[in-house]
Amino acid sequence: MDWTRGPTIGRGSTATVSLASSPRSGHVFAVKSAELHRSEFLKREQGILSKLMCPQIVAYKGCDITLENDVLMYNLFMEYAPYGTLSDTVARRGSGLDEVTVRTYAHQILLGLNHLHSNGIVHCDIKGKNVLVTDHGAKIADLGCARMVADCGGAIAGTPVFMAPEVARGEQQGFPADVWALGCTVLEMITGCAPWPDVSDPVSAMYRIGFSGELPEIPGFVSDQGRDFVSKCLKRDPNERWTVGELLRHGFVEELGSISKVKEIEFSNSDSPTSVMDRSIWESTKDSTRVISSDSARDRIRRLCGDDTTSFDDANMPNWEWEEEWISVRSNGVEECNGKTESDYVRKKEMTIVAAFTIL
Ligand SMILES: Nc1ncnc2c1ncn2[C@@H]1O[C@H](COP(=O)(O)OP(=O)(O)OP(=O)(O)O)[C@@H](O)[C@H]1O
Repeated sequence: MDWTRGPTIGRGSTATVSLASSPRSGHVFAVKSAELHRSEFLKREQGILSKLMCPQIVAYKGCDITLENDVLMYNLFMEYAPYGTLSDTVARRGSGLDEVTVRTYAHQILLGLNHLHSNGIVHCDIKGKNVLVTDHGAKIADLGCARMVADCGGAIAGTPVFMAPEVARGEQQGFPADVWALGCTVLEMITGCAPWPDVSDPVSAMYRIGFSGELPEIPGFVSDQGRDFVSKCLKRDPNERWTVGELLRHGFVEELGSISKVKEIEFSNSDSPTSVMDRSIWESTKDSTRVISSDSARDRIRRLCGDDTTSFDDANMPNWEWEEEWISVRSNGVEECNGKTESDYVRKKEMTIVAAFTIL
C-alpha cells in the first residue's frame, strides 16, 4: 500500500506516531513507527492488536516496513484518534473531569478491558496516556506491554505509579493488575493528576506501592458511588479486587448518559487536530514511564538505580524526525511484516530488562 506520512502527533518511549493518509482512498489514519532494529514492542503490539476487534480498543489497520532516509522503519497502522489521549483531555480541562464524563470513560475502558481479558490478554499498562479519545468515546491503545495471561510468569511491565502492589513487588501481573491500573486511571480523570502525586521518582513509587500498605488517596468530593467503585479497584490484595465483569455491574458505570453528552462537555473547546489539514501537534509524552523486568522487585528496584539499567533518556532516544511536511512513503519491496525479507534485516536480540523512565 502507498501511503503518505504526515506530521508527528505523539511520541512514546518506544515509537513515534504520525498522521498518515492513503492517496488512493483519502483515508486518514495513524501510523506508529520505530526503527526496525528497535521495534520489538511494536511488533508485539501488532501481533496482539491484529487479533482484536472491539469498539473500545483502537482499531488495527495493517503494518509494513519502509525504507526512509536509508533507515528501515517498522510501521503499524491504526485508526486515528482526533482528540488525543485521555490525559490530554484532562490536561485541556486543567482540572479533573466531571463525574458523568468519568463514569462514561470508565465504562468504555471496562468494555475494552473485558474484551482483552476474555481473550486471555493482560494489557499491563493501563493509564490515561494509553487511552485514546475519539468521536465514539474512549479506546484502549498502546498494547506494547500486553501479553497472554499464561505468559505472565516472571516478567512485569508497566508504569510505576499505575502498578498494583503485587506488580511493584515483582510477584505477578494478571487481570487484577489491569483493574488496579483502571482505578488509578479513574483517579487521574477525577483529580487531573497521576496517582501518588507526592512521589518524586519511579523507584520510590514502586517501594511505596509494593511495601507500604498505603492506598492512593480518593479526594473527599468524590460521590459515595465513585468512591466505592475506586475502592473495589484499589484493593491491595489482588484476590479481593473486583473483576472487570463485576465492575461492569457496579452502579457507578451501569446507568450512563449518552456519549454525545460527553462530547459536548469535553470537545467543544478542543484544540486537537480534527483533519489532515490541521497541523496542531500534541505534546511529546516525555514523562511517560515504562518498566519491564523479570527479576525480583528488590533486585529490580536496585538495578533501576544502578549502572546496568538500560535507560532511554533523551540521549538514548531514537533520533526521531519531527516531520513538518507530508512525505510519500513506499514499501520499497519490503512489504511483509512477518515475511522472510524482514528477517534479513532484524538482528535478534534477547531483552530481559528494559527500563525506560524519566522523572514522573
Ligand atoms: N491512534 C492514534 N491517534 C492519535 N494519536 C495517537 C494514536 N496512537 C498514539 N497516539 C499519540 O502518540 C503517543 C505515543 O503513542 P504510544 O503511547 O502508543 O507510544 P509508546 O511508544 O508505546 O508509548 P509509551 O511511552 O507509553 O511506551 C500517544 O500518547 C498519543 O498522544
